[in-house]
Amino acid sequence: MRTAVSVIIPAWNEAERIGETLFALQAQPLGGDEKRLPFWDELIVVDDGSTDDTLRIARSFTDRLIRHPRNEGKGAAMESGFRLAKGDVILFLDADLGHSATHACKLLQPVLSDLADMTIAVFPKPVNRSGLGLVKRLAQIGVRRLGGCNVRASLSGQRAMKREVLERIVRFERGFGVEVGLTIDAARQGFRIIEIELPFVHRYTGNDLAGWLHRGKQLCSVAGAFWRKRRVSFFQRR
Ligand SMILES: O=c1ccn([C@@H]2O[C@H](COP(=O)(O)OP(=O)(O)O)[C@@H](O)[C@H]2O)c(=O)[nH]1
Ligand SMILES: O=C(O)[C@@H](COP(=O)(O)O)O[C@H]1O[C@H](CO)[C@@H](O)[C@H](O)[C@H]1O
Repeated sequence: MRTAVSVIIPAWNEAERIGETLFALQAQPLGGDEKRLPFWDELIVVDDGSTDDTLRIARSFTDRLIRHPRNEGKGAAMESGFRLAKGDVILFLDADLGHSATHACKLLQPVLSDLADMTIAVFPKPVNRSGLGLVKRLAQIGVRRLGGCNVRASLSGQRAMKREVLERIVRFERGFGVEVGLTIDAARQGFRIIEIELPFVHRYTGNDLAGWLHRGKQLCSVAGAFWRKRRVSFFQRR
């Protein structure tokens, strides 16, 4: 019997790119599939309180839609998607991958063939980096210390995992700390995590006010996730 795959895409004001991302996912069948069926069994979009056309655009690609009346944060959107998902394997993707979403199916193979419990996509090095890479570095150090594993792309939202991993995690972080939280929980429970380099492209964070606000929000969220993981490990030791 084929393992069912649910794709979950959290999306907040992504009208500019979500159409291209969803189109790429539909046009991407598993290799050799004569009926040209997509590689996933359900495609869930969680509109996290967008004020643009995200929901309307998503509706033309899937009827598995969740709408948060207000913006609740990336992790909250991922959790809502997971509560609805029926798949045995869950693939999370950001909404801004555009055409590069065609590479997403490559995250599935190691999980489907039980070589890993979770796969994480490593993006190519950005050509025009405008920040300092601070959040990324902090995330890597924190995950190493609290989860005991060396993950280069612990912030990456492109990841596939067995349903069991998500059922056993301690809690979903609400915001951008969600991925480091997931990685730490999975590593602490002995799940096998592997990283795969894939030529994904996303909207890079700029050197403007919006870009720095984004980095600030990410930093607070990631630091908060580490703080809560630290507390949990303290109580678990007692
Ligand atoms: O409050 C939020 C913030 C972000 N996102 C979604 O989470 C994904 C990653 O967000 P973003 O691209 O801003 O983060 P980055 O890739 O820079 O870490 C995207 O699909 C966003 O639309 C969300 O659902 N709710
Ligand atoms: O891809 C990368 O090497 C870094 C670039 O970080 P900077 O924008 O140079 O701080 O991106 C990470 O940090 C960004 C900002 O905090 C996030 O938006 C990316 O998701 C994350 O990968």
